[in-house]
Amino acid sequence: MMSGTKKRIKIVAAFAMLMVALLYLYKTLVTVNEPAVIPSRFGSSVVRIEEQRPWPPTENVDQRNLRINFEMQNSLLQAQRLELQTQQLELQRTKDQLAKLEEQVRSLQASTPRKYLKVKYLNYKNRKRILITGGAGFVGSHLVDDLMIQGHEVIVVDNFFTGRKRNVEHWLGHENFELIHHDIVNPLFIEVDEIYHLASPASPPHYMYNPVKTIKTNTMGTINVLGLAKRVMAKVLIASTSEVYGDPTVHPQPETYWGHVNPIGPRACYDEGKRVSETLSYAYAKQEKVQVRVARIFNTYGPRMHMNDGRVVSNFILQALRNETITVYGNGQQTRSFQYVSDLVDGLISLMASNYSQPVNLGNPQEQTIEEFAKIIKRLVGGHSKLQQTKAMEDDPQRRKPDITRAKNWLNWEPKVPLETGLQQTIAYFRNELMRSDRYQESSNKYFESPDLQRSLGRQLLDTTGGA
Ligand SMILES: O=C(O)[C@H]1O[C@H](OP(=O)(O)OP(=O)(O)OC[C@H]2O[C@@H](n3ccc(=O)[nH]c3=O)[C@H](O)[C@@H]2O)[C@H](O)[C@@H](O)[C@@H]1O
Repeated sequence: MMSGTKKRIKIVAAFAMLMVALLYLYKTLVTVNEPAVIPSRFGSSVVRIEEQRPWPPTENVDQRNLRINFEMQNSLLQAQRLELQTQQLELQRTKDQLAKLEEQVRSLQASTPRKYLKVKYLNYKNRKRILITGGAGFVGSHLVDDLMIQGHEVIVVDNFFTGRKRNVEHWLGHENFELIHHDIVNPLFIEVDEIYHLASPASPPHYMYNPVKTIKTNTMGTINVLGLAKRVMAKVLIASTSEVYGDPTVHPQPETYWGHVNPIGPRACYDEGKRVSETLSYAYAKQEKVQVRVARIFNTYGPRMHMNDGRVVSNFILQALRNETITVYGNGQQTRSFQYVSDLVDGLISLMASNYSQPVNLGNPQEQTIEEFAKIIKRLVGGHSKLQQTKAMEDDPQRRKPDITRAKNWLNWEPKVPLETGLQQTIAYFRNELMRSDRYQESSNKYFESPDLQRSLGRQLLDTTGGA
């Protein structure tokens, strides 16, 4: 009986163990075949993979090195980002400090009385309001100085095509001085007693650069000036030129000579522009009773000529100072007569004050060939520049010398400054300009080479490209 019961128990136990084994086997099979579910970084969707990956993943040496390298690069990048942010903050701080300093400098400048050249006191009756178009240019700025020193109120109008603020900055803020940025091709409404109309490029490369603008300035600009003179009954002096004689067939040139101009040549924009300017002046004088003065200005030189003026005086002096080849256009046998700028300014003021309304030559009758002139400059500057003949200029006037009998008779004027004295002054000016531009170049080079700037430029590059 007992052995029968034991036997039944054994059978039940064996059956139970079999069931457990079968259950385990089933579970294992289900787990292996079922796809794994892992969260996706794209929100709620899931990615199913068909095979179970071993974990932790096994990597070979290359993969390991790659991973380590990647981790190192990544931490380097993080460090650089941090440094960049720090530097950006620093830059902002420096910019803020700079803005504060600039503000302080401005308020200091405003509170410090500026030093001006001494000006004469003129009473209300004798003081004139004088407009100078092109007053920030080479000749204009010297005229400004003289009229200011005489005690007049001076208004400069300039479009700064060839004029420079620098030429008149020493008068900025003076109670008798005003600077207006305006192109005289457009009308101007202003109350004045006298007008010197000097606005126009005068150097051949400058006026040939934009011939249409040169014609407009000398025609529309002159009409605007004469119209203004008519409205306010101002006396007006027109700056004409020796170029109205073209390539002259009469020598020296008196004002009665009608000239020899090529009306369609490269210089025509200036030559014909100035001839129309003269014609307009006498038309307004006849028809509208405007008081006009016409100065025919011959080659003029002196300090404040532009470094890129392109005319012979500045070209030769700069070439000699830099020990470069002195470029003589053509065979160098063409002639010119050079007057120093202070003589011209005296002549302009005398002409304006005179009762003489016909054109007057203002120039120095001392004539030389361009080759001789090059040798004079080389001797005065020193150095070891060589003279070289290059291509001749088209329509270049071959002989030029003013007949100044009219100026002597009617204005009691003649030039006083000898050529070498004037050239010494001009050479000293250009020597100084060269040093100034070298200093400027040096400091800007230093600035651009500085590691700070490089870093900040690099940063800006990163900022604009959205890099890093
Ligand atoms: O200086 C001035 O006041 C005059 O200058 C220019 O007339 P231009 O005489 O041709 O002036 P430059 O360009 O200085 O030329 C003078 C001579 O030197 C020559 N030259 C110029 C530059 C140069 O590098 N080398 C050279 O041999 C020219 O061919 C020309 O024969 C203007 O056209 C005039 O209106 C102005 O009154």
